[in-house]
Parts: sequence; C-alpha cells; structure tokens
Amino acid sequence: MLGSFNLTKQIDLKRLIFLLAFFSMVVSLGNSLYATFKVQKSLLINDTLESNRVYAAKLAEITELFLQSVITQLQFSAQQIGTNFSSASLRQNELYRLHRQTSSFNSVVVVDSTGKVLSSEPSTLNVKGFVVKEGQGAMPLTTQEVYISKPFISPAGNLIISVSYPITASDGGYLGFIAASIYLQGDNILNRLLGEHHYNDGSYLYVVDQNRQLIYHVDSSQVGNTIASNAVIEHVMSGYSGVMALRNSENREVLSGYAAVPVSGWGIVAQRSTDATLSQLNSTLLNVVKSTLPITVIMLMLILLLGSKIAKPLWQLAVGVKAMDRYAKSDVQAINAWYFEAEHLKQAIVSGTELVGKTIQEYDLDRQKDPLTQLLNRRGMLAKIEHCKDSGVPFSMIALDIDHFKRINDHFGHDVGDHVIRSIAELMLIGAREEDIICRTGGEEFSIFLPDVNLNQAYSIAERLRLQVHHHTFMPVEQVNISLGVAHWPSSASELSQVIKQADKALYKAKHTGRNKTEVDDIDGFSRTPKAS
Ligand SMILES: Nc1nc2c(ncn2[C@@H]2O[C@H](COP(=O)(O)OP(=O)(O)OP(=O)(O)O)[C@@H](O)[C@H]2O)c(=O)[nH]1
Repeated sequence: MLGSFNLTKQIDLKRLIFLLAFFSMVVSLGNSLYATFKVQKSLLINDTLESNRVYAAKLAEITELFLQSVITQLQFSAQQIGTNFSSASLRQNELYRLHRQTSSFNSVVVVDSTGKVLSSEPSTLNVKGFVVKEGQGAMPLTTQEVYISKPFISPAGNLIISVSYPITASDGGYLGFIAASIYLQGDNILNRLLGEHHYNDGSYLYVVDQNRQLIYHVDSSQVGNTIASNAVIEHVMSGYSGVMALRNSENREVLSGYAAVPVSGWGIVAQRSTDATLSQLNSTLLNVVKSTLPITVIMLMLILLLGSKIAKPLWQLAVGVKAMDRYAKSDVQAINAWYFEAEHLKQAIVSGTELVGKTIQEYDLDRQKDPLTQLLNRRGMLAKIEHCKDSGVPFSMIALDIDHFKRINDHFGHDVGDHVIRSIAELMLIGAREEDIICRTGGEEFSIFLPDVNLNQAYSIAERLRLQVHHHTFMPVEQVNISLGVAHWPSSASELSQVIKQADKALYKAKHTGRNKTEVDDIDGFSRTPKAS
C-alpha cells in the first residue's frame, strides 16, 4: 500500500490543519468571551448604578413627601392647640388623634416655651413634666421654627428623631411646640420605608443625616454611628443625586446610587458591591462556554476528519513520487485526488513521470546509438544480443572491418573516411532483414547479428556483403574492401562473450590471410561455399 511509507518525521498537513483550526477556534472563542465579558460587565455595572440611583431617588422623593406630610400634620395640630393652649384636654385630644390617626409617629408631645413637656401620647410614655434639654429636642425653643432633629436618645431611652412645629397664640406669641418622635428602630412608616428592603442580591441601603450620622443601615447596630466621609457622602450632603463607583470604608469596590432629601438634609445611598454584581457574569460566561463546548468539539472532530481527507491524496502522491521506482503509473492514477489542487498535482506527477520516463528512454537509446551511422553502438549491441540469447533463438554473428581504412583517412581526409563509414552502414542496412541487428562497434568496425541464421547462411550473407562493398564505388576513394569473420551461437560457444571473440578471431584471420575475405569459426558441419572473386 502506498500509505504505509514513512516519509518524514515533520508535522503533517492533517495535524497542521487541525492545529490551525484549533488555534482559530480557541482565539475566536476566547475573543468572543472576552468581548462578551467586557460588554456584559459594562452593562451590569451601568444597570446596577442606574437601578441604585433610581431606587435612592425614589426613596428620597417618598421620604421628602412623608416628612412634608408630617410637617403638615403637625402644623394642623399646632394650630388646633394654639387656639386654647392652656386646655389640657384639648392638647391631649389633639395628641391622641394625631398619634392614632396614622402610623407616622411613635410618640407626640406638647412642650411649652420653657421646655417643659405639658402633654404626651401615648400615655405610657410618661414624660409629662420633663424638661427637654439641648440635644434632646430643645432646639425648637431657640429657633421657634419647624425643626427636624438629629438622632438622639429620648428620655425614654429610644433612639429617635423628632419633627417639631411651633405653636403660636392668635396674637403671634410663641407658646411652645408640638413634636412628633419617630423611633429609628421602632414600628413606623419611615422605618418601614427606609429600614425594610427586599434585596437578595447583596445590595443594601443606608441613610445619613446632615452630620453624616447613620439614620438607617442594613446593619441596625450601625445606626447612630457617624460614617467616614467619602465622595458619595460629600455629593449627597451637598444636595446632589447621581451614581458613583468607589471603594467603601472596608476597601471594597461598590456601585452607589445616591439622592438627597432636601427637607431634612438627609442623604440616601443604595449600593451593591462590584464583586456581587459581576459574580453573576462569571456564571453567565461559564454557561456560554458549557453551551458552546459540544458544538466546538463536534467542529474540531469534523475538521480533523476533513483535514485527513485533504491530506490523504497529497500524502499518497508524495509516497508515490518517492517510491516511483516501485510503483506503477496506475498506482498514482488510482489515488482519489478528490479536490482541484490534488487532482492537478496528480496529473502533473503522472505527466511529469511520463516525461521523465520518455526522456530516460530516449537518453538510453542515444547512449546505445552511434551518432555517425545511427546504428547501435557496442553498448546497444550487447543489450540486444543478451535479449536474443535470453529468447533462446540461435543466431550467427558477423564481425566486419574496413581494410586499410587509415589510408583512406590519410589520403582523402577524415570527412571522406566518415562518408565511407556511413556508406558501408547503408549497404549493410539495405541487405538486412528486419530482425537483423547491425552495429558499429568501433571506428571502422561493425557487427551483424542474424537471428535464426546458421553458420552456412551467415557465411553466404557475409560474402554477399563483402562483394557488394567491393563492387561499390565510394567517391572519391572508388574501391573499398572489407574483411569479415563469422561465428554462431550456440555452435561456436555457449557464452556470448566467447561467440564475439570467435567472430573477432575469424576476422583477425581474414585480415592476416590477405584481407577482402570472410573467415568462419571452425566448427563441425560448416561447409564453405566457393569464394566469389
Ligand atoms: N574518418 C574516420 N576515421 C576513423 C573513425 N574512427 C576511427 N578512424 C580511423 O580508422 C583508422 C583505423 O586504422 P587501423 O586500426 O590502423 O586500421 P586499418 O588502417 O583499417 O588497417 P587494417 O584494419 O589492418 O586493414 C584510424 O586511422 C582511425 O583514426 C571515424 O569515425 N571516422
């Protein structure tokens, strides 16, 4: 089989195609994953920032509305109480209504202009007669204006903020104020609004007052703490809303959306850690890889299959060319070169091989030919005789030499000598059969092989040729003679070289016994016909 040859240890085309495809797939998959990662990351970050911003802004808006509503409610009650400030029942009834009507407040009190608590709701509060001090909600005594306090510990021990509204007499005199307290860790609307969130994605929210003190935080133990200043706090304290990616106090990168509550000067910050945001992306990418993996593997297998199909004819052609001495043209032609380039390569190899074969054959023939006479030379002669001998057909051999040829050359020149040689060759060819082999074995020496011709017949042929030459006119030499020696295979010798020697020996004898004659290897059964003159 052609395919069993080991041509080289270099990487082969099949592996090259596979590696190329594998490399391209890995690069394109990696590239698309990277691009997806970049785009998705940017989308997720922007989406998170935006949703945090929207959430913070919405809460800020609702908180603003809530505080405005609280102020409006307090204003109404302050007006009611102001109509008869000294009436304990009026104060109590109004506080009762205010406290029960909504879930906005945990407690409400009426404080006179000296800071003394005159009435309170609920009754369990038990702060009547208590005098408020600085830091515990006494600020309205000084400002005599609507006031939203910082978080502080109430006399009852709760962390609260209070919203107060001044109470004035009909003549405009300051009587005191009504204050509603909102427990930062109690059950009220504000607490539900700002303290309860239903995130389950790592997001959280906190609210700071104008002094960076935490009013609400996902970790309730943090409430009341003052947080370190950062860019988001700076912005929101300045009354701005927006988004920002930054590192928090724990040095974790977070995506923040923030909005200010103008009425109270609070800031609401919704944020989520960047890691939590992007963790979703990692699993998305893993899913992309998992879902594309089967197709990728199938593609690679197909490429491997196709690669070996592409490489196979080229491999077979390469093996065929390498082992051209052992494989016939039909082996190469049988290769299934199923695509354009391989088919063309196959055709090129076939025609190239044919051309090389033909050239070698021609070259071989040239090597076996005498250029002057176009007869076979000694090499050609030996090849032909060997062939005759192999076929087992007996043959006779005539060795022939021009007499005194040197004189012709010397007298008439080399060209005339050549002409004589050619003319004698033509005379030999004229009288020859198709199967006879005529060779020029040396300068003015020839050999004739006569298949299926016995020694007697060969002698006659030699004599006839001698006489033809003798009677031929070679211009300008005129007469030329030849001497001949005849032998027979297998009668003269069984070895071919010996038969040639026997013919040469007979020729030698003819030369030394007068020339212009034919001598025969002496063997049994030969009868010399009378010599012609
Ligand atoms: N013109 C020509 N002369 C050749 C060629 N080949 C050999 N010769 C000449 O043939 C001559 C042969 O001379 P010799 O070997 O002495 O033989 P001869 O003169 O024929 O003498 P005998 O054979 O003894 O009769 C030489 O002078 C060679 O130079 C050839 O191709 N052309």
